[in-house]
Amino acid sequence: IVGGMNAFPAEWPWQVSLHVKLSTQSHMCGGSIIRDQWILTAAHCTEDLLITQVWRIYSGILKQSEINENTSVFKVQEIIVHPKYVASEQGYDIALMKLDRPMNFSALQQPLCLPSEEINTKYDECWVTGWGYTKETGQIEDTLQKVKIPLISNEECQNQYQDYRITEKMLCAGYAEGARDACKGDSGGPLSCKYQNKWYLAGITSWGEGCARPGQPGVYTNVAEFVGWILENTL
Ligand SMILES: COC(=O)Nc1ccc2c(c1)CCCCCCC[C@H](NC(=O)/C=C/c1cc(Cl)ccc1-n1cnnn1)c1nc-2c(Cl)[nH]1
Repeated sequence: IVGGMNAFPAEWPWQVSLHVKLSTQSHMCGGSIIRDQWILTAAHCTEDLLITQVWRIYSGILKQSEINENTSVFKVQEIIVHPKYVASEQGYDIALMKLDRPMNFSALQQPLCLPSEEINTKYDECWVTGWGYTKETGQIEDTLQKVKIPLISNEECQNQYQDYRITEKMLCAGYAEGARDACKGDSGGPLSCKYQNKWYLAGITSWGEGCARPGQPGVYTNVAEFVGWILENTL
């Protein structure tokens, strides 16, 4: 997250850190708790890593340094990648991970709401969160970062990304002057938007041209367009 600040404990209880354990273990991507046994993340996070056994999912943490052999960890039973996913810039950047066991919800770990179709235009505010870099050449942050970012219209976003096709299944967010954005290591995590005092998973952090550059907003998977797919696949 570029231009953000430290989050507080239990402020974003649906945010999880997806780790991969090969010879060493490290943070790969963010994710969001949507049900007691289901995490939503980006399809590009699971590319070349569809073997469920390598994944370790950490919930209820604020700091990466809280992770040790005693930290509660979930393993992955199943990974479902959207069948139309090819690459982030072409959309459908969405995947489900089924946990090896149901999660007990608490103040520190609980789901956020899936959006309904028409809610996208009514949000009061949106925040992107993650342990990603705070600048293009950076490193994974210890403390979860948060930054408030306004949604922008797909028309305006398309004007800023003339080499790409910004579809209705994407959502864009950013400031004209840049300076605040998601960055490397944040992908798969939530773009959380508040409406009438409830938080909704409006977007999944997907891609952008650099981090926090002027006129280069962040592009997110438009979760409202995939609620049907999510429900069909999490029965
Ligand atoms: C110590 O552990 C680590 O350092 N881990 C570790 C550290 C870093 C990374 C990994 C692991 C995952 C790499 C593969 C999967 C994921 C590959 C793509 C992924 N993209 C993003 O997270 C955000 C993209 C992004 C999204 C928006 Cl909305 C706007 C601008 C964006 N950016 C444009 N340029 N940079 N960001 C990424 N993630 C990383 C990189 Cl490197 N790139």
